[in-house]
Amino acid sequence: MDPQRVPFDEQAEQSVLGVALSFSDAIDGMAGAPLKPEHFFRQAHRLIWAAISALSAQRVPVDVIAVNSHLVERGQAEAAGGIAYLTALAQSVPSSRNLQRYAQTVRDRALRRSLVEAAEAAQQIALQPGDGLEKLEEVISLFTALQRSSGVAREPVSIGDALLQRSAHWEALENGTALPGMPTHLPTLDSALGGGLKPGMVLTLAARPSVGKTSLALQILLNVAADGEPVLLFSQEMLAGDLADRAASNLGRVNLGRVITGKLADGDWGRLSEAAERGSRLPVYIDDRPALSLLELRATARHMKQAHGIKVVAVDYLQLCASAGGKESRHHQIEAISRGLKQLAKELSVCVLVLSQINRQAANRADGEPLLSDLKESGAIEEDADTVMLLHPKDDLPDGSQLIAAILAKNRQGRRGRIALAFQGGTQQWSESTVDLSHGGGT
Ligand SMILES: Nc1ncnc2c1ncn2[C@@H]1O[C@H](COP(=O)(O)OP(=O)(O)OP(=O)(O)O)[C@@H](O)[C@H]1O
Repeated sequence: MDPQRVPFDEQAEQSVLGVALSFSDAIDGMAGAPLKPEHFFRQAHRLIWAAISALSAQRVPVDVIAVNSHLVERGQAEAAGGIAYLTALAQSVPSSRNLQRYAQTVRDRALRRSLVEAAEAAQQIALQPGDGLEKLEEVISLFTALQRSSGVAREPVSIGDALLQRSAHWEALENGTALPGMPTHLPTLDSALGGGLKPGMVLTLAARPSVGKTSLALQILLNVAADGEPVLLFSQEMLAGDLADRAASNLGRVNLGRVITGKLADGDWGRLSEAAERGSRLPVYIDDRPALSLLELRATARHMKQAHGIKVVAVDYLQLCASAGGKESRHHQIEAISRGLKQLAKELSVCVLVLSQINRQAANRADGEPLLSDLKESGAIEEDADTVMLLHPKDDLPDGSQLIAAILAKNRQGRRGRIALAFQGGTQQWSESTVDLSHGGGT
């Protein structure tokens, strides 16, 4: 670091020490945000602050004499500037009034020095040979660690504080000024999820191909976005244009086949334009690059969180994610991606909707119903998810839609069970059906 330009405030450091030396009780008020010796820039100041902290921890009244004796005993008196310097510090401040402000300045300059050091380390990392995305992750970890150590990131909270914060939240729920979650607008699902999608939650939607995972996820995303919450869809399988066709079909209730072929019927065109107009205002973002790695997913999601405040990230679908390694088994790769998505949900405080394939073996069972153990390629998918919903197609319903059993095989926040959904493939609409599936009804 260029010594001429080091972020450092000599006067603030001296004033903190001066207050502590002349007004012994004042430093008790700093218990909530204590200063550490390394927050000071000058070595002498670090030694003096370490002595003050040690005495105050032993409940010994802090003053010039006590601090000097402590330093002399450890052979540090000269390096700390001697008794003359301690006396000058003690006489330099008329009152303890501005202690918090001085301390804040000392902490701020320490953080800025650490930032400069981290930036220099980041430059070194970037200059070494190797994969750019891996370097980016390394640099991000460096700054995340700094954020954590500076106290800017989340610290452990006491249960008392958590309860206090929740009381305000309960009140807001009671007054109707907050919602318990982001509603999917499938009421039974929302109630099973305790109000809808929530930050930090991983909801896995699993089914055999073509059952409608993408279509259901897209409807949920459109509904969340229509309520004003930005969402991001990683579509590794379908292009953004194809998803736009499906979104328009869903929003305008226009037959998807006719949208795709352009053979629109009377009345379609008006509904389609209105759907396009409405859809274009929704905060829905699509990343349709194929075979993204976890690193790429994470980097994009972080950027989208910062730039657009996204609240839901959907990944369609897990088994299409590329792995960075290549040498480990597919099982381990899927496990790493699944773990990474769970971390992402917590780190960015977003709900992650993971679409997943399931094994063929379910089809060999008498009822054909999928089980949690059918999640393809890894048990980690089941472990990392807060909720796993397995979609299983049943009969055709009289209105031409298909009955789909949405089996809540795992549900951390609520009851497990089945929800009867009706899927109208023509217009990509999902709704709840009145068919009773609770005893395995439907076929
Ligand atoms: N014009 C249409 N009329 C009726 N149904 C349609 C029409 N177009 C598409 N579908 C149905 O919509 C569903 C779309 O499934 P979707 O792609 O969402 O499934 P998926 O579970 O995501 O499958 P995959 O894993 O293969 O992506 C399919 O069942 C398809 O048959």
